[in-house]
Amino acid sequence: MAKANERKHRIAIVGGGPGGYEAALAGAQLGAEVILIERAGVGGAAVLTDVVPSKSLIATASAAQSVRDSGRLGVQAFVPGGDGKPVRPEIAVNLAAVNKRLLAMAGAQSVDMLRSLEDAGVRVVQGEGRLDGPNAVVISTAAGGGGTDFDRVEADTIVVSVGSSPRELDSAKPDGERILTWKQLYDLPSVPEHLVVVGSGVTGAEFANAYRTLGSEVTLVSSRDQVLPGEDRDAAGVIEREFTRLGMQVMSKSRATSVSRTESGVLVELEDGRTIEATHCLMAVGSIPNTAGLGLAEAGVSLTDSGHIRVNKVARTNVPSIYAAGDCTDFFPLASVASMQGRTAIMHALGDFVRPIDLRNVAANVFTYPEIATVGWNENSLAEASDVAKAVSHTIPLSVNPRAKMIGFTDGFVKLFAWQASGTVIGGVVVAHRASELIFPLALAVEHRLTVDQVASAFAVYPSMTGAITDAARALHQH
Ligand SMILES: Cc1cc2nc3c(=O)[nH]c(=O)nc-3n(C[C@H](O)[C@H](O)[C@H](O)COP(=O)(O)OP(=O)(O)OC[C@H]3O[C@@H](n4cnc5c(N)ncnc54)[C@H](O)[C@@H]3O)c2cc1C
Ligand SMILES: NC(=O)c1ccc[n+]([C@@H]2O[C@H](COP(=O)([O-])OP(=O)(O)OC[C@H]3O[C@@H](n4cnc5c(N)ncnc54)[C@H](O)[C@@H]3O)[C@@H](O)[C@H]2O)c1
Repeated sequence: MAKANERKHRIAIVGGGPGGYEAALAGAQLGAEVILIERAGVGGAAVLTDVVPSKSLIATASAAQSVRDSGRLGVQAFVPGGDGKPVRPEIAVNLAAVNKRLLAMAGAQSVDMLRSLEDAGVRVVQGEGRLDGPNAVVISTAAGGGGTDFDRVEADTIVVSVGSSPRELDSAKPDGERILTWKQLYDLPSVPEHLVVVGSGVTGAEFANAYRTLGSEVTLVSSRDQVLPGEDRDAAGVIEREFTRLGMQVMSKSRATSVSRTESGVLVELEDGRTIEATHCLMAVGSIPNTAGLGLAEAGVSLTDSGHIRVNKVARTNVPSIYAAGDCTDFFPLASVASMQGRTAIMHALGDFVRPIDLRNVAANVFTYPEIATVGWNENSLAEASDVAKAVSHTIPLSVNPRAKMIGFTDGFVKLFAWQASGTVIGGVVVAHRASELIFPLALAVEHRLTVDQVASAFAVYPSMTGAITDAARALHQH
């Protein structure tokens, strides 16, 4: 906290997504003078176009799936037909109403966040920020020299948190109507008849699953041999089986070379010469950081070849007065990581207590149906470290979990990793309905280095899915 006669520490933040928002709140909390420059809306892409809309759409898809699955539990919905025989009603999704709901929710959340910043004393300026050396930011009406500069602020600390944008292929340019990025999906007036999703990373897999459940025919073009290449192989296997069970066409080892408009929709050409005709195409081929034209290199900031800002575990760049947070850095592109980096950056800059960010302990979730939640070490990282330390793992399939059987969600498992010598829990994978709500006990165990016996000695409710976590921990007890 600044004393009455001390000049306040001045912080300028460029970008108001989770990274910039959290940095601004932390700065205000520690008594600094904070200005946040945002060109679109507070909350950033996370709130306005990416996390909030996609997870709300998935909530609708999940509700539709639950209605379909309820028959397995004996729930029957029917109306008497003309001949007196029961007729099963169809489930229809009003996508225009769904999109209206989720965009309104995203907008309202952005306004709430703006109010929180203003209440905390942060000055929020709408505009395009760019660095002018290591201690100043110029604010303009538009990017790339096409706008008018209307302010210049000097700062002791600058936080760059400008996020990223969808990667576009020259041969498959999004047009906002039929060839779409994930930001353009929410203008669709109705559920696409046939959607091709190019890219089977987390973004592609989540949308392919959601639109299939909402009623689209879906073809998933995956350049790899399995969907979700970055995830645990067993977990990705469960999801791929589920996709096939839902009637999705998964084209593995297929790279899209071009996507063009036809009279009635789109034509997707694959590297091996095959083609797919559909009504719409979603391009989910990754992101690029929004770091071009920001004056970073001129200020001496070191970037990777892909244009990401290099930061250390306290989110500091190689220039002492400049920090960076979120998707524009070389850390994991997750909202939770962006927030943690934003807060850590400010705590470090203002000399408060900081814990360096350990990416190994980040909990993440893929919002497919079932979901995949992960934390800590995984099979790939353990294989790389196998000559240094030996790990053990145990998997409990949900088909043996009483609660999973009762509620009819048995596709999935709980997998636990521990060091063989000490029994310390080092990671876990949960594949289950709402796995995102089940991973936290494992995240606590990993963060606080609990042993499998400590996890096993905690009470899990009977019957519960978390019982599979204590069962896996018990199975790893060392004699
Ligand atoms: C479809 C999708 C779903 C996702 N779902 C999840 C999820 O469920 N959970 C999760 O943790 N993560 C998820 N992510 C990742 C998450 O969206 C990002 O990690 C998060 O948005 C990163 O936050 P950020 O602060 O770095 O950037 P952003 O949220 O992108 O915000 C950056 C802000 O900076 C502004 N900006 C850029 N340049 C300038 C400039 N020069 N001047 C002023 N302002 C500028 C932009 O307008 C933007 O508002 C998802 C991503 C996608 C694509
Ligand atoms: N639930 C969540 O938390 C969530 C959701 C979405 C995104 N994210 C974050 O965003 C990150 C990026 O995910 P993403 O899926 O957007 O990008 P990604 O880069 O992980 O995946 C893109 C995929 O597209 C494939 N691809 C590229 N060109 C192709 C082509 N021409 N034809 C076919 N396939 C092609 C790539 O091989 C890759 O597998 C994730 O790692 C995650 O951190 C998180």
